[in-house]
Amino acid sequence: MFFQITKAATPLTGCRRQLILRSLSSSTNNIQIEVDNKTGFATVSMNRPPVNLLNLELINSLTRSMKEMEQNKSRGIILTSTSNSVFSGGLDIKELYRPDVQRLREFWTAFQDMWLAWYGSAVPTAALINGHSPAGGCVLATCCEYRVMLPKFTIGLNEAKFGLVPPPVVRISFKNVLPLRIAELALCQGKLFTSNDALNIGLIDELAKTKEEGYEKCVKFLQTFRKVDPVARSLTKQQFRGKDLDDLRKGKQKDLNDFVEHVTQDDIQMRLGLYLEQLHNRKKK
Ligand SMILES: CCCCCCCCCCC/C=C/C(=O)SCCNC(=O)CCNC(=O)[C@H](O)C(C)(C)COP(=O)(O)OP(=O)(O)OC[C@H]1O[C@@H](n2cnc3c(N)ncnc32)[C@H](O)[C@@H]1OP(=O)(O)O
Repeated sequence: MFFQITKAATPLTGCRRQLILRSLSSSTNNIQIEVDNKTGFATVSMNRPPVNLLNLELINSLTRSMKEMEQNKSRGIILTSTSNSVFSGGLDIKELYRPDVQRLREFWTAFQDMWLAWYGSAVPTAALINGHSPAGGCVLATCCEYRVMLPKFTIGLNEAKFGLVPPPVVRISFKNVLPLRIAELALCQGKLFTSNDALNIGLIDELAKTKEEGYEKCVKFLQTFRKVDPVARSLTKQQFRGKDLDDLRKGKQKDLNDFVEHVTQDDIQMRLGLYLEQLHNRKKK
């Protein structure tokens, strides 16, 4: 993939000059990448209005971005969104509802690959959660090594609320962050936590009042690795996450088959249809 590189001031950091890397090969421009030329850290912003739903194209862009930044020997990545109120609304349920099975298989394979890329990334990662982050949004945030969140938003895995069983790839990164009992209860309840509650249980690491403050906190976290050998750092991380990654790599085909079988059941299709309708009608009441 090719990048166009221009210098510009960024809304994230006021007048600090950054390299803006814009993906040219993505016709949808659903990801924006900025590299801070002072720190060398890249900010990856999801940019799929209105609520950054993870469809096949956005998922593929996220995977590609990570691979390219690893190849470019990026020193750290901050994942955020261009929205003022949503980090990511999670999976685009339209991908799951009345699906073309071929595309559904492609979609879930892409989601598995994105998870492998972000959870297993060699580069240090921080999530700047600048808005709501349900389900797939929470998965992305928990793939990162550190989370800073703005107040008065929600985060969590709410799948159980609309009748979906969170598959292993959705559970693992959540379990990696939280004590097992809290993770189990939260998943069974389909619970979304407020920013404050998320801080109290350890789902996020810090709160920030503004996006700028959140950015600085993410930078501070990434800078803790400045004096650490990057290879030693990355191999140590692999020692913690390697088994989870291997389990998915080995079980990818079964996980895909289970997912497709589950999602295409009549009962699940009915629930997904109802949930979409509920989301669509939410504001009319
Ligand atoms: C053992 C075998 C296991 C197999 C298991 C298989 C099961 C697979 C399960 C995989 C895991 C699933 C993960 C997911 O991510 S599912 C998605 C979960 N997401 C949500 O529940 C979030 C729902 N959305 C919201 O709460 C709000 O939209 C949000 C807070 C994110 C933003 O609110 P806001 O007011 O800013 O925006 P709107 O609500 O007006 O939304 C804008 C439009 O987008 C539509 N919308 C929102 N979310 C979704 C979605 N997830 N999918 C599709 N469409 C969505 C919404 O209806 C609005 O559109 P319209 O204006 O056209 O109505």
